[in-house]
Amino acid sequence: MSKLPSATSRLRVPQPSGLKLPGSPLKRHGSGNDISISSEKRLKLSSSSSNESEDSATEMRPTAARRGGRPPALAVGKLRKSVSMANLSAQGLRDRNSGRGAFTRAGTSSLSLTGRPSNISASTARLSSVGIGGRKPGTNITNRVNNIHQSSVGTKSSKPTQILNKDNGETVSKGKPKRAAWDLKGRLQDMEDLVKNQAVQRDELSATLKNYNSRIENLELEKQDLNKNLQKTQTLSQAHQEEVDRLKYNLRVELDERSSEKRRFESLIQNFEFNQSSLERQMKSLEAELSARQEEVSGLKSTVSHLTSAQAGMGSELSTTKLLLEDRNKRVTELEEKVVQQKELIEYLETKLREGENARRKLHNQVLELKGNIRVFCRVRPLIGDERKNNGDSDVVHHINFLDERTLEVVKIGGDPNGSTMSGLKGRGNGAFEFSFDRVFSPSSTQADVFEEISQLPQSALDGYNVCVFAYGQTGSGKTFTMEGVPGIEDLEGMIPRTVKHLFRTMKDLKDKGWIYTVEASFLEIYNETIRDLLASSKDSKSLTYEIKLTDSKKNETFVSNLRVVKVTDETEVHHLLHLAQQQRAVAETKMNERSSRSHSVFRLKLVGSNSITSESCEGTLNLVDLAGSERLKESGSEGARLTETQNINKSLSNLGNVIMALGQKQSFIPYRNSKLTHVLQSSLGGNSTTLMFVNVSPLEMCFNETLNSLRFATKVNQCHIGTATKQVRK
Ligand SMILES: Nc1ncnc2c1ncn2[C@@H]1O[C@H](COP(=O)(O)OP(=O)(O)OP(=O)(O)O)[C@@H](O)[C@H]1O
Repeated sequence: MSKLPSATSRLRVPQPSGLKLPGSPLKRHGSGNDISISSEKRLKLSSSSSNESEDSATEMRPTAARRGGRPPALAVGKLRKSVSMANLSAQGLRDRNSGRGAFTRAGTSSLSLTGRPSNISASTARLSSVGIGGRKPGTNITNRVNNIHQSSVGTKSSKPTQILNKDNGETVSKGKPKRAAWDLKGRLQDMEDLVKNQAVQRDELSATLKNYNSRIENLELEKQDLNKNLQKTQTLSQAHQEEVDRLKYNLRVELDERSSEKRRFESLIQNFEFNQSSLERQMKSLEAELSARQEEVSGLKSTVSHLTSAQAGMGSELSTTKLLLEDRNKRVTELEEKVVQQKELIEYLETKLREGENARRKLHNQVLELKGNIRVFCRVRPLIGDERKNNGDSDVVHHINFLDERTLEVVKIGGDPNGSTMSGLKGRGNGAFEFSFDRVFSPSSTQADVFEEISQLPQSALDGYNVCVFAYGQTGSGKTFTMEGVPGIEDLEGMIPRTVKHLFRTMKDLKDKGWIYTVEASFLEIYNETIRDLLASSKDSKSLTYEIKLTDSKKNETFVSNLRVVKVTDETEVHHLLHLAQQQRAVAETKMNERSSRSHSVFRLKLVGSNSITSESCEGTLNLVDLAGSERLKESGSEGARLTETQNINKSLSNLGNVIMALGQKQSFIPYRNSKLTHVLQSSLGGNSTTLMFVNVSPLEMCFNETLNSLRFATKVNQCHIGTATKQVRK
């Protein structure tokens, strides 16, 4: 039995990469790959022990696997290989250093490298530091193993080789003289040596195993540490990964922001570039302008020099002008004083004008009063159409003579030469009858001529008087023509449109004198003693009833209930109302006139004025009345419903005459209520009003009797003095 030298042997072996050997008896020293084996753990190797080692390692594997898997077994396997290689290396080195003879000594341990039995005398194998240090640095361990192998092969014949006798199980040493069969003692001695040797080997191997186990434990611990570290590292790595993800996300967001910002900046840059180009263009144009200005300036400079020289001349002119200005200033001051004086004069004159206006009003109404507060105008209409043809195309009305502006004569051709019996009025005895009125209009008189005579009446209404204009006469005598005329033809416009036009024109003039008016219009019709509103809608006119009521019994003023009263501000609005009323008027045919109006129509304008300068106020009413035809029943030939119409018309007209007579005779009782007509006009007839009656006369000789009747009625009216008109002042 041979042992490794007690001195510490150093084997330089390449350490398997990644293998760490903490606490292992095989320790690294310095930076080299030396493995030291303590003297107590001298390794005695033989071919059998080699096999045992492999078996041990094989046995260890499951254990290691049980403990922690492959790494320990692998480590052990590698370690074993390393140790084997270390021994081989040691052997190789020794071969080199001490020659092969050293291995030939008998009774030493054997070393199995390749599984081929090989006796290597290891008892004296000493791995000295000198031996190791003697090798050339950088020599490959494989080379050294090869050397050993070669040495082993090369010495095969000369070295004692221990082989097992298969027949008897003895180990025989090759090269060693074989004991004789009889040398039982010697052979026993060999056997004992062998047994001892194997016991030592077993002990060493168990020590080695123990060692390996402790190393494995250490490795396990180290592995646990490594696992912990690995977990920590994984956790750290995960955290880092999350951090990386977060940073990536932030980076993406940042990139997005940067890209949008980049786009924004790009668009800004584009804008700037555009602005820059436009500014450049502007600059160029400005430069051009500048150069033009510079040229202008140079021109101006020369002008300035001219002007400077001219200034000197103007200086003297200026002094002259200053003198003139002073003179003018004096004149201006004088003129300003004059203006003040003139203003005062204007104010004085305006005051005088207002006083004059008031005086004019008073005088105007005094004139009307002197003329009588009821006046009658007679108008004879011209022959029209066939009437003229039948008259031999002559306009001459043979039975009517116009003696002067106020007198006419009607003659009954072929009548009683003592005609005085016919009328009882100024009969001349030759069938001629003379009538005098305030004015007589012949057939040639125009609408304008007629209006001129009544134009003072609207002024009276504006001054606060009640004015009433009637048109009386038989059917077809020209009443409607006189009152309304032909709408739309200015020359043929009647008294109503002309009065309205005149009213609004006068109101405009009066505005300068402080008068402001409100005008309210209404239009009613009395047909068969029933009142109809000509401005009401057809629905209202059917459902509503119209009654005449007193507003103030002391004033004798009346109003019609439910009657539509429309505020008007200009003549157009009035014309619109007139048109509306015209459409609604009851028109029926009679024998006398193809378009015969069988009703009385009353168009009323209420005028309320106030003067902001004089604080005066007044309220006047203008009634324009188109009466129904006054023909007698016998003449009209009416029957049935038309007969009733004619009876009602005659009744109301005769009552109108009665009222006027009663007023003229200053009777205590005035029969206003005997007919709707006089009742409606109650406040516009009598002492508080100015009344004008047109008596319209037909030029037809066949209408002689009706003409005579109309003229007689008008004469009666004209003879009435129904009181003195008084102005209505609003309180
Ligand atoms: N001054 C005149 N100049 C020309 N034509 C006139 C004149 N007066 C009346 N006429 C014409 O005579 C006709 C009858 O006149 P108008 O209708 O005015 O009579 P009236 O008295 O109103 O009849 P009624 O009582 O039926 O309403 C109409 O065609 C009208 O145009």
